[in-house]
Amino acid sequence: MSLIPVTILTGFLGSGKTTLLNRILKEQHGHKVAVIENEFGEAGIDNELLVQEEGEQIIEMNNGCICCTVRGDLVRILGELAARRRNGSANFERVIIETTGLADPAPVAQTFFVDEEISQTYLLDAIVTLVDAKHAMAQLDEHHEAQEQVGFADRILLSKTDLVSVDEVRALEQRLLRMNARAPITAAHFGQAPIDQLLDIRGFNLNAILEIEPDFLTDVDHEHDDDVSSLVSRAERPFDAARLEDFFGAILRIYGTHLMRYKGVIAVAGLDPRVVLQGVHMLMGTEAGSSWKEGEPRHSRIVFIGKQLPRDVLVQGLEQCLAAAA
Ligand SMILES: Nc1nc2c(ncn2[C@@H]2O[C@H](COP(=O)(O)OP(=O)(O)OP(=O)(O)O)[C@@H](O)[C@H]2O)c(=O)[nH]1
Repeated sequence: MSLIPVTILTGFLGSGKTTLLNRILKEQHGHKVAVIENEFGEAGIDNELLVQEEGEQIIEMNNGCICCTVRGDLVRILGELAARRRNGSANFERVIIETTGLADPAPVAQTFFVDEEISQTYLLDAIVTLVDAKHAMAQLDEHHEAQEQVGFADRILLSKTDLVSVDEVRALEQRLLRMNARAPITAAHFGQAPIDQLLDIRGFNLNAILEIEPDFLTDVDHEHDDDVSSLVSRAERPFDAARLEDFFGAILRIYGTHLMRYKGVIAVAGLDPRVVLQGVHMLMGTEAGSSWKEGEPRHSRIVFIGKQLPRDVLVQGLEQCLAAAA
């Protein structure tokens, strides 16, 4: 049996991985894809944001970062998927793994070479890295993980080029090229990139990696920023839209630099659809999500990931934004 190709989709927090994945899942390209989705923080939001067609496999891994604590889970899930494929209960031809924005892709890639069963079933096709044109310069300065994601990329896709000037894009491309001359760089506006540049590209070349990182297969240590943490806020009562807007306006002004990523699925009083809120530092957006189902509890969840998170301010502030009890 031929090996099952695997694409590792990586990129720093908020760089557009889920947006790209959604595009791949929606497009009629004839590829049957199983998705493994890893999120930082105990409450997965991305899973709610992904479109799921009938028969697609989307598996969530939320108990930690895929590159360290949940690597055992990854091996187990890949093993189970392969077994289900063999016995006909799952129908897919390839796997895409979306890592957390804080994952170092090296240990994830390593899994496909060091675990015997996995390496006999799967083939690491490529590491595709999203780079957020608006925030990448600062992220690359500050975060080792962002550098590793670029360094290991077989393809680099630039998101959010619409938010910066042509000169800024050029300067970023130069920097990325200096960090990784192997990976072609293309722009991907809201995940728009030709599918044949992403899948089946046989981009991952172990020999090339071993030249850059001779310890790739044996090195199990990798670093994380210790002061990055996550906070999940839950609410069972709907929010008041105006209060919530004022609150986010205020915390972004004061703590925007600390808030590396935040996203929420929110119930707002008087509104039928869920409100999906997303942001990276000062840049925040909201959009209408799916409608709540009849009788479904309208519970909200907001996840924050950041440095020195102002926990009390966030928890108490959000509490103040709830609509008055009916
Ligand atoms: N302006 C602009 N916004 C984009 C683009 N691509 C993605 N976004 C927005 O950026 C935000 C983050 O996108 P996601 O796809 O959720 O990013 P992600 O990498 O999956 O985020 P994490 O998994 O939390 O790390 C969303 O609000 C997207 O709509 C783009 O090309 N331009």
